[in-house]
Amino acid sequence: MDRRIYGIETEFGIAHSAPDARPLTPEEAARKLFTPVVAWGRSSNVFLPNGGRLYLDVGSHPEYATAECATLEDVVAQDKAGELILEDLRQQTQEALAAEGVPGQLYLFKNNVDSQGNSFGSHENYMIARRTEFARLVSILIPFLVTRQIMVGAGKVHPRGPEDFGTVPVGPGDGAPSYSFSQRADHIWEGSSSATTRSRPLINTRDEPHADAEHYRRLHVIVGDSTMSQTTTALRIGATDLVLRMIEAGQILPDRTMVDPVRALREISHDPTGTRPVELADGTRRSALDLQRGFLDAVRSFVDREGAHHDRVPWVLDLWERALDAVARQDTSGIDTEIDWAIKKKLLDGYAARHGLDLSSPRLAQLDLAYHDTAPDRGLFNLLQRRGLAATFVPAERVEEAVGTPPPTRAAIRGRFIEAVVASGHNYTVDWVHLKVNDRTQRTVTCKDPFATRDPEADALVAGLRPAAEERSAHGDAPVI
Ligand SMILES: Nc1ncnc2c1ncn2[C@@H]1O[C@H](COP(=O)(O)OP(=O)(O)OP(=O)(O)O)[C@@H](O)[C@H]1O
Ligand SMILES: [Mg+2]
Repeated sequence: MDRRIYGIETEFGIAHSAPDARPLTPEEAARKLFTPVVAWGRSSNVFLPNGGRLYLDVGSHPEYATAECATLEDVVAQDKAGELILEDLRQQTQEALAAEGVPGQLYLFKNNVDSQGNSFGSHENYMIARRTEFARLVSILIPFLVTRQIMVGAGKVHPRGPEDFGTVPVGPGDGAPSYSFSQRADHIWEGSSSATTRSRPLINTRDEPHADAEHYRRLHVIVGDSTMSQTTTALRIGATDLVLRMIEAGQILPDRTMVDPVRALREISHDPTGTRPVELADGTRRSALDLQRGFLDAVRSFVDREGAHHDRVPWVLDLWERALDAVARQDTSGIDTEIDWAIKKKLLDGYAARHGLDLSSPRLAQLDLAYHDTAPDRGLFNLLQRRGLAATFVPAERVEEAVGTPPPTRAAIRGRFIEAVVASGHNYTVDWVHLKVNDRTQRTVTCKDPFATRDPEADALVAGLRPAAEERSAHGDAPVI
């Protein structure tokens, strides 16, 4: 498919610290964080005027799902806008706590592991064609997903070497401190399945297309790390899209099925050289670098033959190649403003050298965490970006705009509806496909085409809500989030 819908769902970590008092539990902090959301949308599970979704399930990980995006620029902008939206809530909550006399600091982290070793995700969604044989697509994609972490991992410090989480050990660790490519790799337990929690797979196969099911399917990739860097996010989505495009076109590719993809995922994450061979089903052994170079070469020839389907394709191919070269040469200087694991590594190495520390130091683990802090004045990634030490993919204004403006897809229809219905004060029900006002008429509009930016029925629904919205705003009753 030349045009595709992408969306990223991000779960955030939350923590409250109060050295001289009982800190809020993560559950208490998360509930408090959602107070303004509930006041605005009468629920802790809302769709936003930018078309995205913000919700708090049971537990304590606020989740933001971007609206449907059709370009890399939009998905990066909408993803970063999610950080701004949550950070704004954090600041409001911090002020509310102070006003109530509750001491302490509230933190939000866009990372994938908490201090107890629980993992939370950053899920990617790609619209794919129903006619593509799903089993073939998954079998080609899994070796790509297992190895792409050497370019798009977020990096993680392990003060006592690789930890063991459950059934698939990383290998005989000697306890020496280490740095892995990925945060999430140690927490994946299956290749593909329909479960997301207990037996966490790389790909979730639950079939919920959020579109015309006859023509489309939604591929739900749950193996990825949350990426802070805009350029890393763009490469993560851009390279995966190119591989999908090639698979969908029916390109014949060598079979790279791995004997044990989950074990390979962990071993590759913990091998900074990228050269450790993993066992393939055909009896050969290949390294992550080798496999990634194979995918990159295949994509390049495919693009040479078929043409680029958007104007950032050369950018994606260039950064992909530079990331692989950096691992091969063990020299990150060519990517250390663009790729999260390398940006973070440079920060950690610099700090360790200045203070005579190594990766076993708790201060370095602290820096690792602080890299993912959403606060503009505390978050180390945010500080690096402000100092020009982390590249951007879209201008800051575009991210700010994305906080309240949907991308030009079905999200635009939803965004207009949300604005109008919230302003009108009516009860309503929304999901990715449906818009409904719970009034006497019980009108439901179904939007099955995620590329459509207008829908006459939705327009009529919105027009019908205007009088009530205008009346309420004249009385100053319109809620704000
Ligand atoms: N047709 C589509 N194709 C691909 N992605 C889509 C499509 N429609 C919506 N999306 C994206 O899918 C994501 C859905 O997020 P949501 O959190 O609701 O997912 P979910 O399926 O409930 O997953 P989970 O329950 O695991 O959180 C959003 O990012 C959205 O933009
Ligand atoms: Mg979700």
